[in-house]
Amino acid sequence: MNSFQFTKMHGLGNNYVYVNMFQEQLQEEQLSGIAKKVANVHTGIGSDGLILICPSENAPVKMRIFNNDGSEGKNCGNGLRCVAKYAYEHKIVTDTEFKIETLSGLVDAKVHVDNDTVTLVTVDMGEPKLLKSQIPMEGKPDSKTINERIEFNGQQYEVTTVSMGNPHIIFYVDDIETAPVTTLGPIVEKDPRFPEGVNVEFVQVVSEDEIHFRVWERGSGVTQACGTGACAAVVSSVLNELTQAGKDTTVHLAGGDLTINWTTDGRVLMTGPAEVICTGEYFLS
Ligand SMILES: N[C@H](CCC[C@H](N)C(=O)O)C(=O)O
Repeated sequence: MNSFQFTKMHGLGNNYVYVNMFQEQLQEEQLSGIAKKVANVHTGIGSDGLILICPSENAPVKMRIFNNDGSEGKNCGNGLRCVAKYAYEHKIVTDTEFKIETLSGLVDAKVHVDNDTVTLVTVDMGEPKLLKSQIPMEGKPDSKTINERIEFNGQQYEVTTVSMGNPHIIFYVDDIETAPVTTLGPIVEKDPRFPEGVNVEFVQVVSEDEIHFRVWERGSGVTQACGTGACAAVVSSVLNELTQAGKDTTVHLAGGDLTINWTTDGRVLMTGPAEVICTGEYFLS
């Protein structure tokens, strides 16, 4: 019976099973099925998905993320903070600042260390992509979707779409507690106008540097937090002149707060925690 070692980690409750591929060998064709199996709370470990910490030719480390439905995502903000923590604490890297490769390109990570333990991580998530062709979504390829009126499930909504290497659509609500996360979320996630699906975010603006946030994730459903989604929500809020560029913005997610800054030179900085929950051995049935 074959098995592999894992570390379960979370960023604000957005939890994944992490596998160190410098030490483990999982077959490519197994990965989607393993993601579904380990994510299962009844017969697996229970998580929002699987994240692989892999060797890379372009950076000290590469992250691959699989959602709990087995689909592979192209970026993961909470995952990047946990990968950065793991890489530093397991001496895959020795500097406190290093690059991480994702399927959407390279990002710069900076770990904040206290007594050899990483407590906070800042990731430069790069520049958001705003063209419909970059989301991707249906419509004029070189146009943007900012406060655009679109119909979902027979109702009109003003929405904004942003890619952080993965697709996001943002809805603004007056009360985050009553946002239609579990009703509208799954409908929008699979809307055919988004050929690769979409992560669905609901935002209540508190002030020019504070928002509330909830998410229905593509391929995972409701999660406690979504780092790329929080970045997309801040970009959207600046584009809609609801918050300010160049300012640290507090994003209140179900699992806690992230600090996001869409800097005046166009890059999105995300700072937040990363924590280890447990380690163990998973037996592949
Ligand atoms: N939870 C992740 C996002 C996962 C995105 C994934 N659901 C997809 O794009 O398919 C985060 O912290 O950014």
